[in-house]
Amino acid sequence: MLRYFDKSGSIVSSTTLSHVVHNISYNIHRMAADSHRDEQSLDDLQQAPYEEPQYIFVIAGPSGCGKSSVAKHVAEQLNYTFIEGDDCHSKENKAKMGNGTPLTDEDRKGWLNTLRKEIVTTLETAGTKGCVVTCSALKRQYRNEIRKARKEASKKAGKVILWYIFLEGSQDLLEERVEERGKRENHYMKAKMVASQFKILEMPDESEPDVATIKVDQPLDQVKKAAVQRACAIQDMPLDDALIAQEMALKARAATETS
Ligand SMILES: Nc1ncnc2c1ncn2[C@@H]1O[C@H](COP(=O)(O)OP(=O)(O)O)[C@@H](O)[C@H]1O
Ligand SMILES: O=C(O)[C@H](O)[C@@H](O)[C@H](O)[C@H](O)COP(=O)(O)O
Repeated sequence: MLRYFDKSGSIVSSTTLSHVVHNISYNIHRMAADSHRDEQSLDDLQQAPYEEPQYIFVIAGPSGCGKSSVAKHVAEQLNYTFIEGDDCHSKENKAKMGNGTPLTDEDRKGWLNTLRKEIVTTLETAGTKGCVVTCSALKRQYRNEIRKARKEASKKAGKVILWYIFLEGSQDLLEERVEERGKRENHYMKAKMVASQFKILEMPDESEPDVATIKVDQPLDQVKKAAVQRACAIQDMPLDDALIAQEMALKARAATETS
């Protein structure tokens, strides 16, 4: 991956070396084909220029783990579109959570559907290189719902890679952070709701190889930095490896769904 930084150290642009090499060789090939137009068929042009993939980074974890703070930072650093998952909740869902009632699977169905569509629409919008999304994604089945965005968006947008960055912290720590946040801003999610999220939380394991985990019992700046590093490392992975991880997650999904 080639990156260009401004004076403050922020990434201003990035591209993969293989992308550059591919397009140089494509252009050389095309010039050669142009000069021998009579002898060469259009088939000689082989493939169209290699498109860089688009990325979906889903920053996940229970309330208070730092999803919004971290996702905004990663989106800024990569110059990707930021999507706040909470904005996709219905008024009813927000009122329910605000009243201290945990959501059910059924309540979350519509939310995940709206969020997935928002991701797909964003990627299909010209000029967007990728998006960074917040979503608690507490259960494997919820993560699977969002994983479907990759294939849906690929139909129009080209190659799409989806990766979870899961922020991991203890219940006590997150309750404390939600409590503190509640003193500073008016947020519908109250600290006592964190316990209900931990009750249903299914931490991703090695059967979901498209998940990177970061511990949040460290200062926010360090978590942000680690998340940007993870996102950059994922983008630096050979495309085949990234896609294999995706396919493994999808296959594991198929296995659990049929069992
Ligand atoms: N690593 C951290 N260290 C200290 N405070 C944090 C950390 N991560 C998040 N916070 C604080 O905790 C609160 C919850 O963070 P937020 O980004 O809103 O989390 P989420 O979107 O997951 O609910 C905010 O007030 C934020 O400033
Ligand atoms: O699945 C759920 O229980 C909710 O959707 C949950 O994810 C909620 O929306 C956020 O946790 C609240 O917002 P914060 O995460 O920003 O606190």
